[in-house]
Amino acid sequence: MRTLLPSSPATVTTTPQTRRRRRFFIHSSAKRSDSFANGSRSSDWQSSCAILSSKVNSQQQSESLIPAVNGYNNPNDSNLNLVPFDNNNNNNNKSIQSKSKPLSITDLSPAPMHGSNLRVAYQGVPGAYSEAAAGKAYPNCQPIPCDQFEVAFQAVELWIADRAVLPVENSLGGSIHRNYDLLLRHRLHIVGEVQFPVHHCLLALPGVRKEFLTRVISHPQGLAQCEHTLTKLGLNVAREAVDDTAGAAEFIAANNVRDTAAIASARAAEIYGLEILEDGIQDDASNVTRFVMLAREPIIPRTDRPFKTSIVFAHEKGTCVLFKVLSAFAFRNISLTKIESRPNHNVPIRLVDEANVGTAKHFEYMFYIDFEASMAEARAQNALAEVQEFTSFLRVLGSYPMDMTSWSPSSSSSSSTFSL
Ligand SMILES: O=C(O)C(=O)C[C@]1(C(=O)O)C=C[C@@H](O)C=C1
Repeated sequence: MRTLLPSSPATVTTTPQTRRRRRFFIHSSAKRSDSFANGSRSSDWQSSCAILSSKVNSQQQSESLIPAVNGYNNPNDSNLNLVPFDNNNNNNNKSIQSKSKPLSITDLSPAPMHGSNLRVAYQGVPGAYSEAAAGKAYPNCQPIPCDQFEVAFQAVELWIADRAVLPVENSLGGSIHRNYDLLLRHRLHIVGEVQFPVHHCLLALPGVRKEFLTRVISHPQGLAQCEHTLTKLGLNVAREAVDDTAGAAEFIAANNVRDTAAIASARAAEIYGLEILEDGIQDDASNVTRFVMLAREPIIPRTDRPFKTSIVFAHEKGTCVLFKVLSAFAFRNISLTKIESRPNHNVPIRLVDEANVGTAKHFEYMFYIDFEASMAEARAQNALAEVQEFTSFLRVLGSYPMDMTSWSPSSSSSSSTFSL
């Protein structure tokens, strides 16, 4: 994917790759080479993140003094209805009786958080769909732009952000594979999902006409979601992939590029002063991207509303156990909403000795499944107990409320609150 460089001197930082990011981003300063199996990290990753982590350590120390309930020990989660905690009077019985009470089940089910003050990491620059999805998931949150998906994961792990909101699949463009791989490599938990209608526009500098265009730039998903419409519009020009849709708009504006249009949101047009040449250019009016919300701690699964659970598993015998795993759900009437396979990066190839035929090579996969049940339900627990018998590796990525909000295809600004 191409990294576009702006001309503005204010954008210059250290390397060509980071120039475009300037004030907006948390940077990924190094590559990680940790393995999902043992969570180990390479020493060069640790040292290159030193500046980031030393800042974070002092923050962590002060935050650890705050009492934690349900895994939350974030000062921003002040509306969690926590049990009063009296540090000063613990020798005073009367005070203890009047001020402290035993934990009850309601204390363990925090009131829904509407996102106020939550720092939410997303990939892209302001105007990206991911920023809008973060706002839908956590209204009034403080969005934190990150230059890569990996950085959004790290921002939560390092307590720079409280949540990350990341795309995992689009109804037209399919899965965002990178995030599936990162879910496995990091230890964050899925705590919610949000389905966001994606309404694309073709943007260019004021005065530019479609006939002048020699290039259309966008996020690969943006290009994929508008492929047929671009052709129908007669735009058989070069298509170039960049890091995010709004970043494409920003690039055109910052560099006064007159032969290029961006596929991005109407909000990106407003932010970067571009004109909308075409509105609603996605190939399907109901174009929707599913995002997941990630946190350091899981939420407590419930049964009073529809929940979804995401798991990932592998087996040494490859795909031949897949039908057994699927039947564990089928027998319990648990619907699957998604199945995805990714290369098993730890063991990508398996050599199979087949007598008289030679040595066959099989690809090894990690299988990701989303199913419609809460981990608080016995049928889900039983299904996973059975799945465990057939698999060599199994991890629950999260059990979280399903996004049941209705949305209209014509509107890209549906907003509602349903997160925990
Ligand atoms: O580029 C953006 O605006 C994004 O938020 C990323 C992203 C994606 O990764 O799928 C999100 C939603 C749309 O599907 C297009 C792009």
